[in-house]
Amino acid sequence: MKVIALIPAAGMGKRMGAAINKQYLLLNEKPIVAHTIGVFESLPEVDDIYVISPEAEIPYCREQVVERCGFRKVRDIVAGGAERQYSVLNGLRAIDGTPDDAVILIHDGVRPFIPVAVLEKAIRVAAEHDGALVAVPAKDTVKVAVDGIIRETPPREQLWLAQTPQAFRYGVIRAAHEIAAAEGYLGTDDASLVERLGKDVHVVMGDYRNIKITTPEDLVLAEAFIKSVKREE
Ligand SMILES: Nc1ccn([C@@H]2O[C@H](COP(=O)(O)OP(=O)(O)OP(=O)(O)O)[C@@H](O)[C@H]2O)c(=O)n1
Ligand SMILES: C[C@](O)(CO)[C@H](O)COP(=O)(O)O
Repeated sequence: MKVIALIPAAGMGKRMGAAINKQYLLLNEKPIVAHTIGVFESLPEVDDIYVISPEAEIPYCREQVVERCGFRKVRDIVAGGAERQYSVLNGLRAIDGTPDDAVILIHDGVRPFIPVAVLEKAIRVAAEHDGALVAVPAKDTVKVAVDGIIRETPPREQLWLAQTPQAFRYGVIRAAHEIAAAEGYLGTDDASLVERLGKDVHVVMGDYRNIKITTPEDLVLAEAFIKSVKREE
């Protein structure tokens, strides 16, 4: 069974507000996205990796990330779109011809702390079902507010915070993305596109350290996680 990783890293990092795109900020002297790609590169189950980058940054990504780190499984760097969903769709179209039963792992380029064991589990679950969503249980009580007034308090035991990877068979996720694009539906993750087709996406227990580096506070956490890994080594 073929396993392909798509790494969307074509965002502009507006909430980070850094001088360069956050995926290229250095963590322990290496770009964040290089840490992320490295986890997939190290996993024997993963055959091919496709990185999705802003078009103008493809040469930088190739030279400063892929070649510099010597990644051997990165088959191409694909130009992203204006939204994450369009970037992923570009990635899926770039691997047109992939067998429908191949497992596709879609993982944010700015989630460098994904544990290998979680990846392995996601691959297994996606191979058996319509899809696998890595997520962690909500620790806080979550409220739904409309115009500043609380309208709902969903039962916490049913609430999961979606992370990545989100993993699917190629035929399922390509169809889900093409249908969403044709219908003008925009979701904030890939699983929601599969869910809206009535398919069952199974939850895989994630890890609270698998943060999406989004705002400056996340960099502080990321530095702390890197230090704690070094201490354990
Ligand atoms: N058009 C986009 C937007 C996002 N992403 C990627 O999707 C992941 C999750 O997105 P997010 O953290 O929201 O990144 P940004 O869009 O860069 O952040 P912001 O919304 O603050 O601009 C990141 O690896 C990001 O590079 C992408 O490939 N294409
Ligand atoms: C896909 C995702 O990582 C799930 O949490 C997330 O939705 C992507 O981030 P964004 O802020 O919606 O771009």
